[in-house]
Amino acid sequence: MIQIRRQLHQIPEAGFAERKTQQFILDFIAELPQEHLEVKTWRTGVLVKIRGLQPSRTIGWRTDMDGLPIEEETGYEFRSIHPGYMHACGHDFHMTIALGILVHFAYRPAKDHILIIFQPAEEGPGGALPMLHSEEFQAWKPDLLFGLHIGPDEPTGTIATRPGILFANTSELFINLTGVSGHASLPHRSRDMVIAASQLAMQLQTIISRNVDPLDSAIITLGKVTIGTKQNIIPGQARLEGTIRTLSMESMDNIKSRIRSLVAGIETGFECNAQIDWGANYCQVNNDTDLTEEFMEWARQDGTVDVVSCQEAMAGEDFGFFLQDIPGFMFWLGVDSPYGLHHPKLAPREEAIPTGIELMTRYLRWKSEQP
Ligand SMILES: CC(=O)N[C@@H](CCC[C@H](N)C(=O)O)C(=O)O
Repeated sequence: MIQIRRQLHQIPEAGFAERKTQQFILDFIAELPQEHLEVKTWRTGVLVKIRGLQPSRTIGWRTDMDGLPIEEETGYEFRSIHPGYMHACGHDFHMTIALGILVHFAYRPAKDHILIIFQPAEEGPGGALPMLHSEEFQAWKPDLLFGLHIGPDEPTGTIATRPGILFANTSELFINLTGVSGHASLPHRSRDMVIAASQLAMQLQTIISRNVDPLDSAIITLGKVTIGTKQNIIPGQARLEGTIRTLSMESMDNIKSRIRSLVAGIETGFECNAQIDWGANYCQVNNDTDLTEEFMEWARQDGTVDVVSCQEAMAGEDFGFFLQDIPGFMFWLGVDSPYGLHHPKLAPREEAIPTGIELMTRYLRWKSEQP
């Protein structure tokens, strides 16, 4: 399975462009015993049903598939062969673990149906919600659904999760500012978007420090600001790109309202036009309380991993859309990387792969035997 992970690591692709990845998964499935398998594709995703022996329900396991626009700096022999793209959020690990679970149940089916879901576009624009609503998914909709995310901060041999909210609400944020460009020596005839965008970037942070209850976590991060072409041209265009994270929807609405007000102020103050686009919005990952508590207790009894009760994280995950409709949970799988998620040197430890596969095949089999 480690070789499989390395092969997947080499071919990271953007959301809804995971064509090589999809083909890799389909080729892998074609090599397995087909007796109990049914396979469907949905856009660049794949759904695999392993028919149960005496099924009374379907238990789902979900992995994401896409990579990130990051130039890899790991120095691995098996580094990405797609320039400017990297599996920097562990989706190569997630897919490998899903394939490992699939191999296990293809040879030895569970009592219930097991559905393995390969979902595209988690990093954006979001594959979970349209997949959930698709005919293909609805026809095989699982009764329970589980998933994991690699946890760089956790040691290997550890899992971490919590009942209730695990991951935040997210909204992307795109702001276009349009002023008037001009000669560097004639600022009074221009409307300089360097100054407007800089002011706005600073003002946005005051929303967090002055409009959000300090006990209610929220984040505004600008990950990309694009302005200008040359050092002696006043630029008339700027684009700010970022993300908003909150633990409550009320905070998200409040922050968006404050962003609208501040952007309107920038328009007046700097005599420019502004357009806001909220991009993709993900709902929080809300773990089912009973199932999560039961799983944590089961894993403690299983005794093969350390089980940590963790805090909420301000990461986003469109898995949250599935959990709005289907009871289940997500957990962190410790991979002990010195570099975090979305870092060009992310280096998860591969011994976490068999840990994840073995733990979850045992759990899914146990769960399928419960009334
Ligand atoms: C686990 C993880 O890193 N997820 C991403 C999800 C992206 C959400 C969306 N595209 C946004 O940026 O708001 C994350 O950045 O947390």
